[in-house]
Amino acid sequence: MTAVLGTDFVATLRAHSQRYHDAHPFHVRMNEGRCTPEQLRGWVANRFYYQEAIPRKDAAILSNCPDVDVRRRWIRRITDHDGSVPGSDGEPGDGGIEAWLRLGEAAGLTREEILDHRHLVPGVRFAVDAYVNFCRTRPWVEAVASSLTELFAPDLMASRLAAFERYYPWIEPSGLEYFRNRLTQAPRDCSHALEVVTTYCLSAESQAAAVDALSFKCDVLWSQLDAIDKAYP
Ligand SMILES: O=C(O)c1cc(C(=O)O)c2c(n1)C(=O)C(=O)c1cc(C(=O)O)[nH]c1-2
Repeated sequence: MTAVLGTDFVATLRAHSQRYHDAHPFHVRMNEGRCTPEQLRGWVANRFYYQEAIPRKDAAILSNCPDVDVRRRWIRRITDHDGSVPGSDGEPGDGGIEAWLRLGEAAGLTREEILDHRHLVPGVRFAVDAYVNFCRTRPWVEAVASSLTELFAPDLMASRLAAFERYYPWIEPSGLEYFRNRLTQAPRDCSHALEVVTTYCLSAESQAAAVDALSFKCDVLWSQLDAIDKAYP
């Protein structure tokens, strides 16, 4: 376990921005407009496996979490991705998974080829499965800490949106709704996650475990892109 060495806990978590996947060469090329249509489609199809896994890992966190106040707020993440229950305020089609499928269609993929995982490469499957497994099997506060990469996501979403509009006009702009939604969802989600972690992680050991969980998650995101980068040279 990595020691937090007396530095401020939140600052140590935030410093993980240095290891965030915005700096991965694949993302750098994407945001500089240097990805081919095939590379972008490969990324969209593979990232769908991550999108599908997010509500499942959030359900694992809920099942391990004894704090009703945390559960009441955390559950929102599941409907954000899965869509609303029919007959409630929203529609089943209004979730992130559906929005990602629409992104895929806007980029020229069919729903079938995204849903049946024919493009999924082993390294992405391994990385995503490792994240779900981590959240199922580790203490729930560590699983919450592992979601804190979202602290760094809004900047990346904003530059990705600008890059897609500017460099990839062949992707229909309506397909970019997923990223627009995350601009508000990610800050809301990560401020809750940060509140949970700072409330529950009061000992040096628990803080070190939270930092390690965030490190692990940075590796998950980076490994996904390594695998995608290799598959679509
Ligand atoms: O496209 C991205 O770069 C990116 C990164 C991350 C992240 O930092 O984990 C998430 C998302 N997107 C995302 O869309 C999303 O819903 C999400 C949920 C979580 C999480 O760990 O709970 N991370 C992310």
